[in-house]
Amino acid sequence: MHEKLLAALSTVNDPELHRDLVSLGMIERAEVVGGAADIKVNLTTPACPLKATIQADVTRAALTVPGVDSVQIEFGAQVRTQATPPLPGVKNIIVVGSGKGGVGKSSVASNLACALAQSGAAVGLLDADVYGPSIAHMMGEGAARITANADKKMMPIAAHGLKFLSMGNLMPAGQALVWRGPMLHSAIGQFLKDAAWGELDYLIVDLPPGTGDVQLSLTQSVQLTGAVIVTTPQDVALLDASRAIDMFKKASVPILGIVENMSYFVAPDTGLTYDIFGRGGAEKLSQSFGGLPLLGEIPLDTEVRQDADAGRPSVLAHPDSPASQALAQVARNLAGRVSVQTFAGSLEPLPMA
Ligand SMILES: Nc1ncnc2c1ncn2[C@@H]1O[C@H](COP(=O)(O)OP(=O)(O)OP(=O)(O)O)[C@@H](O)[C@H]1O
Repeated sequence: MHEKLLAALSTVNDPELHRDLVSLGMIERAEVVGGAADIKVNLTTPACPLKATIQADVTRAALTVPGVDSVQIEFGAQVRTQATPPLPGVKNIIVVGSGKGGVGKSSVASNLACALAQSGAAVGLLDADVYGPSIAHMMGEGAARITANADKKMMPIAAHGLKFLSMGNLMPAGQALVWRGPMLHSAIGQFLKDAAWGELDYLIVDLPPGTGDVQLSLTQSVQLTGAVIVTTPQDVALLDASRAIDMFKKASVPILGIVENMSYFVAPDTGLTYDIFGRGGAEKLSQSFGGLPLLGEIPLDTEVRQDADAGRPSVLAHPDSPASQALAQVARNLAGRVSVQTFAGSLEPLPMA
């Protein structure tokens, strides 16, 4: 019966990885007791965007086995990593970049990190925006100071279910950082390698805007899983975003997708939608690079700014608002793209039929 159930499950493909759940090692348990199938599926991310589809497909397949009349599915998750993890214990490093400043890159990075953590993933957030570190403030820990453990490793600060490190917790607030390229290179290296990150499914890195030393440093220091590009819809932002995409492509960093922030505004009094900066720019940008994934559109929403200022990202403070829902969907889409990316990088030949 177990074999028959496994055979049925081997007809179900992961909708994103396009390979069957059995050969992907996603079926941890497949038993039949009486007429009941008891199945445990380990998803490739707890934030799986297609969980409902997989659930329906597994149920349908199990019910084709003679003698099975009910199906119970338990879901777990095991985030995959490339053949060699980017850092010991850290499965995926995702950089969040933008061409222009002020497009909401740090807001998107902090909300994505919180949404992934909320889904059950182990998440770190590194503020590599060394010239304008805002993550400490956005995470409500502006006054915290970074300490070292017994091994002289920096201890990331715990907040909102994740761990983060920001230059904002090293320097007194409001003080400017006057560093040259080599110093930045070593600072970023230390934040990555001399910190006690522990076991992480995703390390989200908030980059400074543009295409400068920090971005180059990072692409040279570790094997990044990929980059997320945040842009607003207007032409000047898109021009700069395409420069950022070009830089990552030249450094062989895969583009996991584009997020269009401040896409539109819904007036709370009238319900009318205004495309303040235009709309659909990210779509045009995606097409100009031959069809990059679009991870989502985030509306302009006063609460996103207020929550950031209050130190509690919107996906936690106002999870039901349209902006938070859009951000949570971007996090799921991103987690799906990361699974595809790490899987593509670790593809072994399919067994012969
Ligand atoms: N969708 C949004 N709706 C309303 N306000 C937003 C939204 N996204 C970001 N903001 C606000 O816009 C401002 C700039 O955002 P943020 O600091 O995240 O941008 P950034 O691209 O990281 O900037 P920098 O280039 O300075 O690092 C912040 O006050 C933030 O709260």
